[in-house]
Amino acid sequence: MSITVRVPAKVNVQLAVGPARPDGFHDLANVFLAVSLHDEVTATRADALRVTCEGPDADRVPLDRTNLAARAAELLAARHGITPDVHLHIAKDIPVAGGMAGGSADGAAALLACDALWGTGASRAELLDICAELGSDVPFSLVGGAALGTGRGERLTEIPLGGTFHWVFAVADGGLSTPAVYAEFDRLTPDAPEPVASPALLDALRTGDTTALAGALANDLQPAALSLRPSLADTLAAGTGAGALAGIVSGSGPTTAFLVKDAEAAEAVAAALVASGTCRTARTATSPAPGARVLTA
Ligand SMILES: C[C@](O)(CO)[C@H](O)COP(=O)(O)OP(=O)(O)OC[C@H]1O[C@@H](n2ccc(N)nc2=O)[C@H](O)[C@@H]1O
Ligand SMILES: Nc1ncnc2c1ncn2[C@@H]1O[C@H](COP(=O)(O)OP(=O)(O)OP(=O)(O)O)[C@@H](O)[C@H]1O
Repeated sequence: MSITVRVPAKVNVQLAVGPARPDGFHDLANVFLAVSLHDEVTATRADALRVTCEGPDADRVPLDRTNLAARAAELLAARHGITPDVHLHIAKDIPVAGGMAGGSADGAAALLACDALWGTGASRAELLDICAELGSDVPFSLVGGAALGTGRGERLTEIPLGGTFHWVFAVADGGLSTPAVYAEFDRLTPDAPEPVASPALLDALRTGDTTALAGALANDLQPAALSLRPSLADTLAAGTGAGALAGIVSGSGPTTAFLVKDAEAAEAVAAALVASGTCRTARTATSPAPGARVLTA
């Protein structure tokens, strides 16, 4: 028997970052939106824990126990006193190390898939707890939709959404290390204020107002990502120059996200971004998208 779970990528429409905490993490006001780029994780009974991966970026995904999908299986198994003998196959479409929570998505998906395969019957609260242990972005991958993440981003409050938003993602060559981007933020921002969610942005999400959302997009990690990868400024200029309503670095980057008015504009902006030569490829997507969910039972 196999269980397949489909799980979305995310974009951070607001990422407000406070000062570094004693534990090294940063308190956030992190407004997540799930977008329609997906990975699928299939769990099958096996003699031992094994991870395989297919997709354009598969060679950049670790297949050892550091893979978040493998760690999810181990954590769930340990809590329920079983051995994590499972083959986890990742069909990867989310850009790797791109600030779109691809690894986090696979962690959430593997957790749900193993829970169904093993019949562990973990409660939603237990699943969310394990997600938070796996990483700050992982709980949102389970939940999907739109949510405000506080603490280090793991404490979620759902945000109702009033409409569909259209996006273009410019995928850069290579990745950016999340800890390196936070460290650069610390260097650039010695007196960061406490992070607060923007009422204008939350209103734009609730009413589904694309123009208002475009005016409210904000990412405190963007100067740090641009400092480490100055060429991202060219990508942002190419996207807005091609008619995007706004452009922003996605999370810790280096993927850049462009909000556009409709599907037709998305195709035009994606083509212009590719033609500009400022990115490796461009992908169109919509939000919201549902969180991790089982496809086969
Ligand atoms: C940039 C974002 O993707 C925005 O959603 C997240 O904040 C990062 O989430 P993530 O990749 O799940 O991060 P984790 O695996 O929890 O942490 C990786 C590293 O990122 C930094 N980190 C992460 C989250 C946070 N609130 N403060 C941090 O300083 C820390 O250096 C940490 O060691
Ligand atoms: N299942 C996985 N898929 C991709 N990368 C993984 C996975 N598990 C662990 N990793 C490691 O995590 C690193 C970051 O990859 P990931 O795609 O999660 O980055 P990201 O999109 O920047 O994440 P985030 O937005 O949460 O900061 C990779 O370089 C890789 O070494």
